[in-house]
Amino acid sequence: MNKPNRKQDALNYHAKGRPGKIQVVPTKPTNSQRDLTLAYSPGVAEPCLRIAENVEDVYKYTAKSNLVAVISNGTAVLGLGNIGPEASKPVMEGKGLLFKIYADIDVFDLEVNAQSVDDFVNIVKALEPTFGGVNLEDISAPTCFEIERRLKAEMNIPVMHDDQHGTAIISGAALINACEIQGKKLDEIKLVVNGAGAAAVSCTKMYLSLGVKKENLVMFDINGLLTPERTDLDEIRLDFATQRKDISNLADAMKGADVFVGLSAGNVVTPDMLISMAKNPIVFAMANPEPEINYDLAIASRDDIIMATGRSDFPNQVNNVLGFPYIFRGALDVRATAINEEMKIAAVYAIAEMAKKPVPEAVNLAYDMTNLKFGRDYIIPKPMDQRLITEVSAAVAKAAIDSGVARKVITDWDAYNEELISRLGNNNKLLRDITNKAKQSPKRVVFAEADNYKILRAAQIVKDEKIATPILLGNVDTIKRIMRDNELDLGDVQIIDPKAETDRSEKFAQFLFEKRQRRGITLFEAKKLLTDRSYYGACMVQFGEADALISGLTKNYVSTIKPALQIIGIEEGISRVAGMYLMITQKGPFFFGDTTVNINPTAQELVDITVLIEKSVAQLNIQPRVAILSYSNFGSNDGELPEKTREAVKILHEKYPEMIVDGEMQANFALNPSLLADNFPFSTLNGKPANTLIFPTLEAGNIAYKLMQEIGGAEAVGPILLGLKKPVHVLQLGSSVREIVNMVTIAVVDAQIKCAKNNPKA
Ligand SMILES: NC(=O)C1=CN([C@@H]2O[C@H](COP(=O)(O)OP(=O)(O)OC[C@H]3O[C@@H](n4cnc5c(N)ncnc54)[C@H](OP(=O)(O)O)[C@@H]3O)[C@@H](O)[C@H]2O)C=CC1
Ligand SMILES: CC(=O)C(=O)O
Ligand SMILES: [Mg+2]
Repeated sequence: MNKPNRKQDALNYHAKGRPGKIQVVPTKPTNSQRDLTLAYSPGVAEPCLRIAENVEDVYKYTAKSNLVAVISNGTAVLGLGNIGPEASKPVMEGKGLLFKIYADIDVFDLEVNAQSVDDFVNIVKALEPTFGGVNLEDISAPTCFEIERRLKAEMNIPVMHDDQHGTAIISGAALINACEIQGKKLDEIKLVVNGAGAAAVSCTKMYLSLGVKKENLVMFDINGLLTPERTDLDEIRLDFATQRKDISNLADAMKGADVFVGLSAGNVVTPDMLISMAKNPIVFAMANPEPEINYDLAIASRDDIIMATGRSDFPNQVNNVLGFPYIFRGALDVRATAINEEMKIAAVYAIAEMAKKPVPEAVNLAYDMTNLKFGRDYIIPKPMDQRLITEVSAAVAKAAIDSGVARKVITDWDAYNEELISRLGNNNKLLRDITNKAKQSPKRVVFAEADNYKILRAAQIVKDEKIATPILLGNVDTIKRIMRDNELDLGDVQIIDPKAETDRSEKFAQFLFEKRQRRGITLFEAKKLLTDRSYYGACMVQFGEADALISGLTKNYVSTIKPALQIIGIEEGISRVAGMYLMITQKGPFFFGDTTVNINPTAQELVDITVLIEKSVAQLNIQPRVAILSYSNFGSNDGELPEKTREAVKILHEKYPEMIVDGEMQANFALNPSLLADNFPFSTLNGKPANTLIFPTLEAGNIAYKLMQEIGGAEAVGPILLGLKKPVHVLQLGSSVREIVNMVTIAVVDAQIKCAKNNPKA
């Protein structure tokens, strides 16, 4: 926040439009008079009476179970000091916002005029009926310790002072990982803690419980080193007083120290102090908004440092935002009576472990990074990593159950996982199921365009995630250079340059020649074609040297699909190939076809396409409900397009009576069962919406899926090429890394299905 325009931006952000950052939104329909009689008098009396009979029913009929109070008296707001309750409100609204966006927890922020322990405790205690939990925030030490102690003892809902425990959990996880990277042992590190307030005391207690030795640490407050001789210290701080006599100030303490933890005020540490630290030092300068030492200054002071701050604009943000949303989520979901040590420790290890797992591409994109991975600049997960909710909340909930403070028990952890994910509004369950299926039997996938960064990045992800074993085609030096430049590590991955290959190319060329010699291809031309990586990759799949081919990122569709058709060919009993998109939408998955290959199919061709797509949807364990789309409903319009779709439906009904299919119909009738039932009660599609939409032309299908992507916010997975004997999948020109990974996953599952079909006993 040191740049003037940033300061103005921050003020504008808060003042613009509706002032502040939070509003209250109704969760029930309020559209009619009936809705309002249910929501308020007289209807509301019913839940009131139920709760009066059984107070636990408050969790059933009100928002209590998902409502947290963020409460402050404004006495230690960030590192800005005692600036009062009103001035603390932007921070508390900010915490509310973070609770909501990261863990779907609703918050009332309460800024109270209460300085004494008694006043504060009395106010908060009186709020117990309203809230499912209490997050104490930015209350200065030492009052905060007594306030928290009393509230925990006197209340029956979880209470946590976030500056103490949230910070302790995150920085504990960061310390474990930083020590691992720097080759230091927790029970040997020499630690300097600057600050002796709420956060510093609690963090230090956490480090001790993680293995740090008390005799190896020193602590400072604003008046200097904590020593037993000081008469101004309370018992809590005296507990951290050092016996060391060789230190008179912070600069002395930093000499030879392994770790510095700052939870004090901005700019109190100098580069010289960092230079005097031991080899491979760890510096957590966590004061907000200004850290104890500026990030760039610290990094410039020495090469072997691990540096973290509490800020979001530098690597390694050690900030309690990684903890409080998920800790409360887990606690609320099991209706815990407290947040105990077991739950905190579970959160520490969940966060520390998560940092070692491969980072999802969405996180790289969110931070404009290409390859975040565990190391000096990535010691803990990034706040926008959506895996935090499943990893941390589930660990906390489990620890609450195991330690006996849960009033509700979770038994189906998979279902809980799904619930957590859908809280963030992106429940791609089908895609996750497909990914899990791919992981059960990973296949060898050859990437035709491996001299491309996005392809290599996707190859890295599918290898790390154990979805597939990549085989890379392209110039070996170029591929290795791109991997090196982007710190990709694909281990002993097979890299093949078709232009340099001899034996295998010879075999492939001979095969191509034999297959196509009566279609005008000479052996010389076949050899030349084999230097094209789409031909080469298709031959690898044909000869069983790979299980699937991924191609097309940089080429047009036709020139990518042609080699596959020539070399691998179409499945027995099928007259054509077709393309399908899996559309992941807010309303669940839908399948669109043909969006890729057949430009203006005839009625019979539409039937062929429908049969192919219907079968593929069924292979994903989804009951296909197919609508043949048009601009007409069951004969309401004449014209070439409605007539051909009508004819297709007639053939489908005759030849495939078991298939759930109907049409021709407009898209809204296909997707809205009551509209369909009201107007066309005879439709065989009645009851549920269609999930498989067959378009009359390629143009219609292509336009529809792109509109869904751009306006409807749907994720499009595809084009999934259907009807080839062996799996070849063609990327859209310019696909993102995520889209490539999705296609590889689909290709692996396709290979599994085709492999099982070809070797039924395998
Ligand atoms: N990154 C994160 O997630 C978090 C960061 N913080 C940051 O940590 C800092 C402290 O917060 P919190 O513990 O809640 O506040 P407190 O007011 O409870 O504690 C502040 C402590 O810092 C000491 N202090 C102030 N200035 C100096 C200085 N120049 N040298 C040494 N010690 C100093 C104070 O000393 P004395 O006791 O003598 O007054 C006090 O012990 C804030 O900057 C806050 O933003 C806090 C929570 C989370
Ligand atoms: C992050 C936080 O809670 C603080 O700086 O106070
Ligand atoms: Mg705080």
